[in-house]
Amino acid sequence: MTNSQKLRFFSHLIKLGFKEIEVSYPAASESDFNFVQDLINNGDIPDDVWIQVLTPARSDLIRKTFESLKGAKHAIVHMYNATSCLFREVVFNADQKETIRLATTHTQLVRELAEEYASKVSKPVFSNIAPLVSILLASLVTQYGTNFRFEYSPETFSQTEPAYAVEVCEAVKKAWLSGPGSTWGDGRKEERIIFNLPATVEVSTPNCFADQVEYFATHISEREKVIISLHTHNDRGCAVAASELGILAGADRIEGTVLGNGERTGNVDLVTLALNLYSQGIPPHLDFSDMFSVIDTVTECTGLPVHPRHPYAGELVFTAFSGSHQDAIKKGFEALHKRQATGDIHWELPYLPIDPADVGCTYEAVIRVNSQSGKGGIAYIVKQAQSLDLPRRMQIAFYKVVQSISEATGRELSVQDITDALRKEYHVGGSQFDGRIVLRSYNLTDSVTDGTATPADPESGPDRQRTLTAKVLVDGVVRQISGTGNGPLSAFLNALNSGLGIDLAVREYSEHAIGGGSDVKAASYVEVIPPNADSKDKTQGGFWGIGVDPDITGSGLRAVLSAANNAIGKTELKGAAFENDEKKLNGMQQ
Ligand SMILES: CC(=O)SCCNC(=O)CCNC(=O)[C@H](O)C(C)(C)COP(=O)(O)OP(=O)(O)OC[C@H]1O[C@@H](n2cnc3c(N)ncnc32)[C@H](O)[C@@H]1OP(=O)(O)O
Ligand SMILES: CC(C)C(=O)C(=O)O
Repeated sequence: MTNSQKLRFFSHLIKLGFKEIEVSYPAASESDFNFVQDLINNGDIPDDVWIQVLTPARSDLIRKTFESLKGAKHAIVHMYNATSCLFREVVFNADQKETIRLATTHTQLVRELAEEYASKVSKPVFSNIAPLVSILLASLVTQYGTNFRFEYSPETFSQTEPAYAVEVCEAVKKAWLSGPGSTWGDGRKEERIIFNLPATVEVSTPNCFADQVEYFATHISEREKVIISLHTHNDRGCAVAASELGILAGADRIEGTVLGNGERTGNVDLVTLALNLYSQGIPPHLDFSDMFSVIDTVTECTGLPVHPRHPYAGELVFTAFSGSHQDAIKKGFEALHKRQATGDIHWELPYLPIDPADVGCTYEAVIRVNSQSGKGGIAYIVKQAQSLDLPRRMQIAFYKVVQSISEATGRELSVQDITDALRKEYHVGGSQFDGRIVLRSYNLTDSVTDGTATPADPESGPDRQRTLTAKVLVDGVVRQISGTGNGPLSAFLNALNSGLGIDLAVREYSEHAIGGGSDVKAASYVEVIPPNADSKDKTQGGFWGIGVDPDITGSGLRAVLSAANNAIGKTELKGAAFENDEKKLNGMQQ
């Protein structure tokens, strides 16, 4: 990363709420060194944030590291040396004692430098110098006034003999806490020594790592003076589990990266850790409510993409393709909305561990349709996109339509594909989707009262009989048809039968409002059956239709016509041809 990318990343980490941020390995290069100095000198570090810097146990590099911290308010100096048998033998050619000596002598150096850089009073070294020079030097030292904390990592901890890892850290603690003039370790929280226990390479199951952490936590002396930190890598893909079990085993702190970048398979992902807590109702005190900005920052700074299935952040992680998942999610949302109406806002929804909205996602991607999707998911999309709440049996009918398209095309269907399929199938949503018969206008009048009623007709009543005259386009030709019934739907069915020879009866009808206020519309759903079909045996094929209209009667009539269009298919329609002369029909209701 360039220094400006690092600054962008750092600022984003601050925004997310991190309070301890390892910013650099200052001794590695001038640019790493300068980055730390720039942060300090440009006032980019909030007062409540501790920057952390990494150094190996080498005196030249430790000195350089301290220099980079000149002027910092709070700094954690993080020193490491590997302690495992393999590294002792192969990399350092050192036995156990020499490895301890490497750690302790450099810890002493860190302590001395920390005391020097933290100093707020002139030191005895200046007493032999001329007073003016002494004051000048004293003010140079005084101006740092840095609060230091010390972190020590027995690198390769998880491959180190557990008792030996404790032995190394005991020696380091002693060197840190009991040096001459040491003011550290008086029990104040910010001065506790941090022992950071790395799974430098993840080599075991998470429970094994947790056992090692537990051993360390229960064997290190003066536990109250120690913060136990974890630093897990993901070589076996278990860094999250290892960190979580490590915390349960007694650790206090975790080091990781945002979205899990780092050497090889990366460091543990802090987004996953934080949101795992969040999903259990535990506030992580990190703000991931705008996950897209996190992804943008990480990908633009590192040049590395985020996997579509990355926990909580990937583009597919709140998406269900499978039918049974979609059905459960649809039902879950319905139950949630009912609960929310009673003031119960807790999140509990099948297949969605957290509310996608909490990380800045919309619900649009929650359900996506392919050939394995079912009626519930498709109905969910129809409701989301078109505010149409299809009745259950109609969902099944439309599902078959969508599935055949999906199988024929062999691809995922978009919301637009499904919207178009519904419009085409049920002749709604514009003249381009019209069926063979189109309702142009109608006129409804009360006529004879004979006391009969058709239960399937919503506007029927025991004392009403209606006459409906409608102007319809049939295969492009204007026709006028007329019929009677105890409600508008039965009158219309009667007109279709007498005028065009389409003999159908209503088996199921439902309706609901769309929108509210002056824009409110009615949506009606009708299933019609031919006269020979058993109206009670609902497995016998009916034909469904949808009607949407500002007027409830209009929506019902349109739904009947939509269903009738499906029922007639390409059958030739009977009845006398009517004049194709609209002027003669001017008297009718438009
Ligand atoms: C586990 C981790 O991931 S820790 C983070 C590691 N990150 C980095 O290494 C990035 C920054 N590192 C660098 O820029 C360089 O390695 C530097 C500047 C630190 C050192 O560079 P060089 O002096 O050229 O040494 P180089 O890296 O080749 O070799 C490392 C030397 O340090 C020794 N060493 C390695 N780690 C440590 C350590 N933690 N403490 C003390 N000595 C160490 C090695 O044994 C080796 O010594 P040798 O030359 O006597 O054999
Ligand atoms: C320096 C240590 C903590 C490290 O990076 C590791 O062991 O992975």
